[in-house]
Amino acid sequence: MAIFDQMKNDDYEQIVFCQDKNSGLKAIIAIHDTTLGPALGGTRMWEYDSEEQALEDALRLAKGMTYKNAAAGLNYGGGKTVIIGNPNKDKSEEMFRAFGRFVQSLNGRYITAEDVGTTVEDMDIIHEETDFVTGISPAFGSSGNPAPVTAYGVYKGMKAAAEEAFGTDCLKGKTIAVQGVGNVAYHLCNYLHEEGAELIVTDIKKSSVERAVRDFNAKAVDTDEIYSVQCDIFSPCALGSVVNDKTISQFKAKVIAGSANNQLKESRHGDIIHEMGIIYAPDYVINAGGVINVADELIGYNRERAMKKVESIYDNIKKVIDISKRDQIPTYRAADRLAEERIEKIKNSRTQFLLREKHILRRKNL
Ligand SMILES: NC(=O)c1ccc[n+]([C@@H]2O[C@H](COP(=O)([O-])OP(=O)(O)OC[C@H]3O[C@@H](n4cnc5c(N)ncnc54)[C@H](O)[C@@H]3O)[C@@H](O)[C@H]2O)c1
Ligand SMILES: CC(C)C[C@H](N)C(=O)O
Repeated sequence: MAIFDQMKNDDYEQIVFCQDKNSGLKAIIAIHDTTLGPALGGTRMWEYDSEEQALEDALRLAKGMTYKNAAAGLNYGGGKTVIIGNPNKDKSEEMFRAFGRFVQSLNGRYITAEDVGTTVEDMDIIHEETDFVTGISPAFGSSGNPAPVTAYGVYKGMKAAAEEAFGTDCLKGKTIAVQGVGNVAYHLCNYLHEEGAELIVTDIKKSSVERAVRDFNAKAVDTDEIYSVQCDIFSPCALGSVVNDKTISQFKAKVIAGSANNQLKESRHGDIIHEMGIIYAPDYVINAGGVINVADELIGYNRERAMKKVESIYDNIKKVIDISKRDQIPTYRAADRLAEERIEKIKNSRTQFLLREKHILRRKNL
């Protein structure tokens, strides 16, 4: 595989392949862009079919974090890690400590947190080896699990998208199909149920489905049925690429708004759903609650401040919809424009040479 060509295409800065024989760690840290600040993005643990697939996921997710952080107004760049392995059976203390040492070796260029397959407990172990980790236990004065906060942001963003599609942001009586009822979606379903929405859910994990049926009176459907159910809103909250050639023709929803990263398989799928009149809340704008929350931890965590910032996801989705209407472009392009313009402005303002404290010239007493 022509890795450098791939890096050049989307302008990635760095890829770090991490191997530790003793613990079995195989991880890929991808750093996409650090114009706005150090790369901040979670660690996913997943049993990939191939190493190529793992790399592709790390790259896509890292780029997504660049855009997510930029669009959310955070002063962080984008990066992400994937650990290759089954989170239900391959985890160990020594594996996460080994990974923590690799994170530390980047000296702050990359800061990690939770993603699919990793937990607060895993972050606490990583923290034994590095300070460049967030989403650790509240006992350390930190923010803990970002998922409930992500859910709150998705709920707010969904309301903003609903306002555009239905003329009201009230979700009472709306039917919402939720794909994947894991960490984020469980909390999302709670908000939706409280507001009086009807829920249809699916998950590959039977116990998660049963929990949603029990707690929120949700109707359960098979995993491949979720795309075609009669509903007002489709909420993808599992993995990526679910808006694709196979699924698009099945959609009945007027809104797509969920927590999953990289929901569009290819950008052309964003064009197609736009032409179909579906209001798509761009994934990295609507699911920024978690990263906003862990970013707050880096300045001394204040939950009230973090939640206030997360509420602004409502306005951010509105802003993206306004740009989309003004410029006659799909919402995913409007979101990209928002993020890219901010990064470009900062990039262009960083042109002059600065002598930093530890710069090599200091050695010559200049
Ligand atoms: N956790 C966060 O704070 C956060 C923040 C931003 C974005 N996200 C994204 O949101 C999504 C969900 O994250 P999470 O933390 O809730 O993860 P999670 O692992 O707790 O939940 C994902 C759920 O999806 C299910 N699932 C996987 N494949 C499926 C399929 N084909 N059909 C149906 N269900 C399937 C899993 O069994 C699991 O229950 C991910 O894409 C993640 O990257 C999470
Ligand atoms: C920093 C983390 C909270 C990142 C989160 N997993 C996301 O995709 O946004």
